[in-house]
Amino acid sequence: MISLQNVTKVYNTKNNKVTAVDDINLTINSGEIYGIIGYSGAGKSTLIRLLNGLEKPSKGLITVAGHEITKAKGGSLRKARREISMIFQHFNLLWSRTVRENIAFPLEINGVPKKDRLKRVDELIKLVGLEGRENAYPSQLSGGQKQRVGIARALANNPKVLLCDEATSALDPQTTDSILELLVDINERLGLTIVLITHEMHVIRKICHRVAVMESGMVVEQGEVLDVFKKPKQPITKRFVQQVTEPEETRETIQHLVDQYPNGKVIQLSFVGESAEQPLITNLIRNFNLSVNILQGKISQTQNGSYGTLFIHIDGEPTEVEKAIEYIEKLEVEVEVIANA
Ligand SMILES: Nc1ncnc2c1ncn2[C@@H]1O[C@H](COP(=O)(O)OP(=O)(O)OP(=O)(O)O)[C@@H](O)[C@H]1O
Repeated sequence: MISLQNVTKVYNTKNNKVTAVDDINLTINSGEIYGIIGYSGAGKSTLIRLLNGLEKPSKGLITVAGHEITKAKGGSLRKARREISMIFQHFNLLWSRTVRENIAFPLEINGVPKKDRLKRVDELIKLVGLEGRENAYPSQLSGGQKQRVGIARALANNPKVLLCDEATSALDPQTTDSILELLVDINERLGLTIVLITHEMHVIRKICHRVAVMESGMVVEQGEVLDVFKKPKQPITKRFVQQVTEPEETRETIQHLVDQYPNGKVIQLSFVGESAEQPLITNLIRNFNLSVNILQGKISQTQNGSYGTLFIHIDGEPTEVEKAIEYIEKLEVEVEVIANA
């Protein structure tokens, strides 16, 4: 559905050149929810502007929904843009128009007759769950409702691709979840390809099938979300994964526990999919002459399956401890010794 080949974007500023996007190669499949994560300045916004043709790359080729965006101009660019829609962090609604009029706006621009417009707006209001708020103005809506209007408006002309630019960053956690659920629902019901950029790993965990990690304009790592959670390779990816699996207080708690246990080892186990369903702790206690203490655990769901982390303290003869670790490794469970307590 989307392909980028050796795409580079250089901005020429007064004093120097800034390479915002640096030789990116990506393929995004039809019907996929694809996440692009990076810290501020990584080049995410530039990349998304390249995808909808708002910017031209300095080098490389971009194809979206069969349109070669890089070469499209005038009428053909407008046609391509109709198939690529976008939602924004700050919603970008028209404040003097009601919900209904905001959603109708792209249909008006597209020359859709009034009768068809009204019918389509009704469908969209139902799809995003805004029944009863049709005649409200944006200033009378909550953040979540405003983003629902943004989504309905973006879907009005039946796009093939929806680009989401930090679409939940201005929302509280609960509202974020409801908007993410709506995006998954739309992806499943309409088969829409969704590309989202974010700096929050829980957004990736919750709804994306695949993810690309951006740093200094480059994609430094990409893959299935569950694989990236299981085995993050780059230091930046490890930091993003920790946002979800190990909140700050977990590290503090673990350090406290390490200090508390004078003997044995504190280890972190990471489980993925089926490996999360084995009676690992029972087997450890049965098969080895060890004492096992569960310190902290968490299971998260991703679009491709479950992912869990468990911190345990094991104590016993050093050879028995080593044998136990070898046993766990054979079960395809990632083991990291946090500290020799
Ligand atoms: N129009 C521009 N002219 C010059 N430099 C730019 C322009 N737009 C972006 N940049 C630079 O390109 C780099 C990438 O910026 P970009 O906005 O794409 O990153 P980002 O990951 O989206 O960050 P943020 O989330 O803060 O927007 C930054 O160094 C930025 O200063």
